[in-house]
Amino acid sequence: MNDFPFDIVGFDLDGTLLDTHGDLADALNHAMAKAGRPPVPHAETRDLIGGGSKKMLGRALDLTGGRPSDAEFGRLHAALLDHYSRNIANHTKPFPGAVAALDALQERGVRLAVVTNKYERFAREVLGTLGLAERFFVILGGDTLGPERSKPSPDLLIEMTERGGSANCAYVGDTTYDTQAARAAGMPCVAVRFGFCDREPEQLGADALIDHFDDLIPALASLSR
Ligand SMILES: O=C(O)COP(=O)(O)O
Ligand SMILES: [Mg+2]
Repeated sequence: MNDFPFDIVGFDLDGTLLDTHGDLADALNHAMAKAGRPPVPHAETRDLIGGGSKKMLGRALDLTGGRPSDAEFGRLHAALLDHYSRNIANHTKPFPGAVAALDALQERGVRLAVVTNKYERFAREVLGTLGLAERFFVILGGDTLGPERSKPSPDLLIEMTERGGSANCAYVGDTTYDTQAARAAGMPCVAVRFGFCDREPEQLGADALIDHFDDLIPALASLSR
């Protein structure tokens, strides 16, 4: 008998399942060059990611002289997206143990979902390139329901439960966008310490914290709804 406590486990993408910061940094710096701004070192990009690509670009511009006009911002954002779409998995790879953890959950009969603030088409493309897309019964992005319904709104997580036909779900993320969305959806949330955490991991408001994906199954098993 399967006594695992959840039917569905949803995953955030950037900073949780996938270390995407190198390719996001290259796309960001393509836009920064167009703006005449200095590049952001790859490692520092980790602190700028969260809430979608517009927020990442805005933070980088704020740090290097401030925001341009809305029209110029739109042009820079389009350049960032164009570069990213052509270079989506040059550096990106799953975090250590992530694929084995997905295997272990699927062996327990758990269905998997991706709920990200990344545009849905980019989430599908990067997961497809890495050979992971087929594992997920649903992939929801920051534009799937419209930007105002992206995380920290609970709406994408509620959509996941509706499409999966079960409210017995947990979520795994790396930022307050994730933990706040899960809390608002009434869903237990595990946070990873190795992601692009927007504050100290202990301050994220997660129900459990993990240092490595090897710890995910026991962390989820310890959470009861
Ligand atoms: O693209 C972002 O800014 C965040 O994406 P995530 O929701 O997968 O972390
Ligand atoms: Mg994330």
